[in-house]
Formats: sequence, structure tokens, C-alpha cells
Amino acid sequence: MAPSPPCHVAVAAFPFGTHAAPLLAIVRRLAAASPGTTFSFFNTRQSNNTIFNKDTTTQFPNIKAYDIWDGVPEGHVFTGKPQERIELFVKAAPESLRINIEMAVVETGREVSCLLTDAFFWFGGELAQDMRMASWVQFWTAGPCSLSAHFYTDLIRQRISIAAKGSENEPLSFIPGMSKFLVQDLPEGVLFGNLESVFPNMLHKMGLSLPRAKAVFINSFEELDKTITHDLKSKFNKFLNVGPLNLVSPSLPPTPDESGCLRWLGGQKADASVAYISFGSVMMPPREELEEIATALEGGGVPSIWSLRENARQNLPIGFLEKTRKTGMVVPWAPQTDVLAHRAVGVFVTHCGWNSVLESIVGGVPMICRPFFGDQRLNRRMVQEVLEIGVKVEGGAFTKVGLERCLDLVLCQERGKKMRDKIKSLKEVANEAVGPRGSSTENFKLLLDVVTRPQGVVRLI
Ligand SMILES: O=c1ccn([C@@H]2O[C@H](COP(=O)(O)OP(=O)(O)O[C@H]3O[C@H](CO)[C@@H](O)[C@H](O)[C@H]3O)[C@@H](O)[C@H]2O)c(=O)[nH]1
Repeated sequence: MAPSPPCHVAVAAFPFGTHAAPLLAIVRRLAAASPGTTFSFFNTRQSNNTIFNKDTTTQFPNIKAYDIWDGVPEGHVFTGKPQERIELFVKAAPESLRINIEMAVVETGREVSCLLTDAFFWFGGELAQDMRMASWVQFWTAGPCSLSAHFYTDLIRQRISIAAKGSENEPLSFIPGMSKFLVQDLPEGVLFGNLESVFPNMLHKMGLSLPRAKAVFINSFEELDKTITHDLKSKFNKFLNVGPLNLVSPSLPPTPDESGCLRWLGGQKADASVAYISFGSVMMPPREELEEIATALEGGGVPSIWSLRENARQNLPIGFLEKTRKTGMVVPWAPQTDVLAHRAVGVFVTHCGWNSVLESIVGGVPMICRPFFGDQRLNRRMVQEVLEIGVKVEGGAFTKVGLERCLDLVLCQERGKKMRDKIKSLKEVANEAVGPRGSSTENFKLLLDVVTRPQGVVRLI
């Protein structure tokens, strides 16, 4: 193959939840494979500050971070409405991205040939067309089942009447690969909630925009869900599973182990005996549920590491930290991927954010699931009923007794052993996918080609 001509890729990140970090992970990989290409990374200052460190700036001189406006007008008084920051950002994003890309073109002296965006940015196609770029590529940061739900939103709305009694229990069997998923698992905004508000509207427009992108890629591997992958391949120009991203190099540098979780795990004698508990970067369970988790840990004697933000500690029962000092750790942030890969960890109590699910598979650790919002209910269904590598917490919310039973099931019973065997086989498949001839490796080559070998200009039909 002839060497790629020098080109300029504009990357647009969504600065909330765990979206920008996996996008930067893939950009680092693209930048390493194509050192002649310039990658301009547009994101808010706050998000850039958390994901960019010295490692990226020194190792990848061809990646440059740009801080874009967070959309909060001067003097704005927050109403306390959930998602207010997201709505302000989304409203401002099309124009602020355009302005910043124009600035980067002037600064680098290179026209942008490819726009690589978080899939949420439905307007990327128009922007790429107006700026005469050769391609627009979308990155879906969650899993295949939620991507499919957003792609088929219009069909779901046609087929399901939420007014009909019992409709929440209807299976989504009219969507390829989704027969085990139910209407009640759908993310808010597909069928329920205020469908005209900013976020659901954005997701709907995104679902419609996916077939217009030159490629849509996700942090997963094809073998995890062959039917959905096969279907989406037939619907999009290119549908590329390129993960698990934390298994491929260069990935993001590991999270420092500031609280000594790994040292503590090293001191645990029994394999697969520790519960790791975390609910990601956005969600905090209600106070009552935190109390139930704490009492289950206190009474059951299961050793544990609990990643719990500092400001939530006040919701723990009085005396909990002292009573469990010998059997557990409560830390503000854990090196999650390393914790899940540790031999001593036997179960992950999770909200089923996509990155967490994938990291659990990579670690070979079965899950106890307590989904809260968005894609998490679909991910839970996939974990429990499609892949059989986890279980939903009894009753759908944490209670002392329910959690104790689930911990016993996964850590001590035959069913838990079966889950562990299944997830360990999946872990091997994931490793093969990123191996020399694996599906994710081949897909990455295709992605690299679309991103760094521009041809023609975007023309939306
Ligand atoms: O102590 C901790 C806790 C979390 N993590 C990391 O934080 C990330 C959490 O990501 P994820 O599990 O995807 O959860 P959220 O941060 O909640 O992610 C948002 O974005 C995801 C991707 O779109 C969605 O699947 C989720 O529903 C949405 O809440 C993972 O990489 C973890 O390794 C740590 O490193 N240490």
C-alpha cells in the first residue's frame, strides 16, 4: 500500500459520562498507526482536563486538544433540572464545533478531510458536507443492543403502543437479534418519556443519521453479538467492532492505584472471592440502596472493594467503615480494569454501563446487575439472558437480603461457577478478536483506511 497523504482529522467528543475517554483511546491508536495525520480533538475544557495527561501529549505529537465552549451562557443560573448541562452543550455544539474546526484549519494549514464524532452528533454529516470533507465517521460508545434500539426507534414506535396493557413486557422480536429484550428495557426517549425534549430528540436524529456516515464503529467485538452485528452491517456503510479497546495497545494509560486496591487484593488468599462494587462516573444509587449494600457487606462477610465517591460516604450507616475495615475497602476511585483482571475478584456489582460490562468480560468476572437509566437495562438483559454471565439484583433494587443471595449465588453456587466458565470463554474470544488476525484487528484496519485515506467529498442524499 502507498503511504497515506498527510491529512487532518477533526475529532468531536461528547464531554459527559464515559464517552470522551474511549474516543481518545481509539484516536491514540489511529494516531500511532498514522503518524503523518494530524488529529484535532475538540472537547470541553473540563473533560479534556480529565482525559489528557502528559502521556498523550508527549507520546502523540500529532494529537492536539482544543477546548470548546460548554454551552453555558455567561451569568446562566442553573435550575437544577437533570441534564441541563447536557442540553446546553448539545444546543451550542453544531456552531461551536464549526467555529473551532475552522480555527484549527487556519492554525495547522491543513483542510480537514475526515470528521470523526461521538455518534450523538447527528449533525456531523451536514457539517462534513458543508466543509467539503471526504468522510464522516461515528463512534457509538455503548453496546450493539442499544445502538440497534436507536436505529430502529421509528419501527419500535410503529409496532408498540405504550397505551396497550402489558406492552412493557412485549419482546422486541421484530428486531434482528433482540428477541430476548423487552420493551421495558428500552432507553428513555425511544418510547417513553418526553420524546420531544433535547436528549431524546438528539438520540432519534442520531438513529436516522447512522446509515449516512462512511462508517460507524463501536467498542465491542463481533463475536459478542453476531446477529445484531450482521444486521447492522447490512444497514450501515460500514459497521466496525474494534474493541475491547482496553485490550489493545496503545490504550489509555492505567488509572493510578492511589488507594492501594491492588496491594490489598494481593493479600487476599482465595481466588474469585472478592466483590468489586462500582456504578460508573454518572450514577449514584439512592441513599436507601447504599444503606442496603452496606448492611449486606457488613453482615455477609464477603470481602469487597467499593468505589464510592467521597460525597456519598456520608450516606453510609454510622460505624460501617470501622466495622468493615478488615474485610473491605471503600475508595473514591479504583483502577477498575486492573481490579477486574485480578485473580482475587469474583463478582462485579455494577450499573451495567457499557465500559464496565466489557471490562468485566475482559477480566472474566460475572456480574450482579443493578441498571438505572439509558442503555443499562438493555446491557443487563444481554448479560443475564443472552450471554448468561450475570444476574439481576433481586427485586430490581438493592436490599440486604437480595444482595446477600446474589453474592452467594455468584461466589458459592454451581450457577455462579457456570457463569464464570462462560465469561472466561468470552474473555478468550475477546482476546482472539484483538489478536493478529482477529475480527477487531481487521476492522481497525478498515477504520484506519476510512479515516486517513480520504476520497471524494461527503454528499448526503
Ligand atoms: O472507580 C472507578 C469507577 C469507574 N471507572 C471507569 O469508569 C468507566 C465507567 O464507564 P461505564 O461503565 O460505561 O459507566 P458510565 O460512566 O456511567 O458511562 C456512561 O456512558 C456509557 C457509554 O456510553 C453508558 O453505557 C452508560 O450507561 C453511561 O452512564 C469505566 O471505564 C471504568 O473502568 C474507574 O476507572 N474507576
